[in-house]
Amino acid sequence: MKKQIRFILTSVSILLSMFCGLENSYSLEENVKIEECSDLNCVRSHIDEINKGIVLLLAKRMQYVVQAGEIKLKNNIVTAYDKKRAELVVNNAEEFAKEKGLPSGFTKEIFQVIVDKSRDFEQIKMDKKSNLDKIKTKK
Ligand SMILES: O=C(O)C(=O)C[C@]1(C(=O)O)C=C[C@@H](O)C=C1
Repeated sequence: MKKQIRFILTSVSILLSMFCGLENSYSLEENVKIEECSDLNCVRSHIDEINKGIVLLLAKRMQYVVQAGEIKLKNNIVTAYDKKRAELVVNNAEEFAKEKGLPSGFTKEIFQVIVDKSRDFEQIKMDKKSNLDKIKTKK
């Protein structure tokens, strides 16, 4: 009987470790190919270039966010925040990042900030635009 229990416990722990290991089954190296560097300067210059790319993409993204706000105003929506969409954006990014081998939670946290700050900027732009439009219609 004791042997049976030990067997069951061992099997369960093996299955659990296999299951938990699934999350790390995508390795970064397999997914995203990079150039090998032999010194720190080389690595840092690649990181600097990537940082510029990230900023450029964020600037592009923000322009679309502002457009979203303009479209909302045209449809008489005055609030930038869309809970359902904001959650979907964050969860999609996290899922994709996991497939690419990034550590769990890393992307979720970053995208939560991106989506929150984007919403705030969008709201400011929307408020300004609707106030301007009000002034224009009064004239
Ligand atoms: O999709 C929208 O409606 C947007 O305004 C864009 C965005 C985003 O940053 O992705 C920003 C604010 C909303 O809460 C949801 C999503």
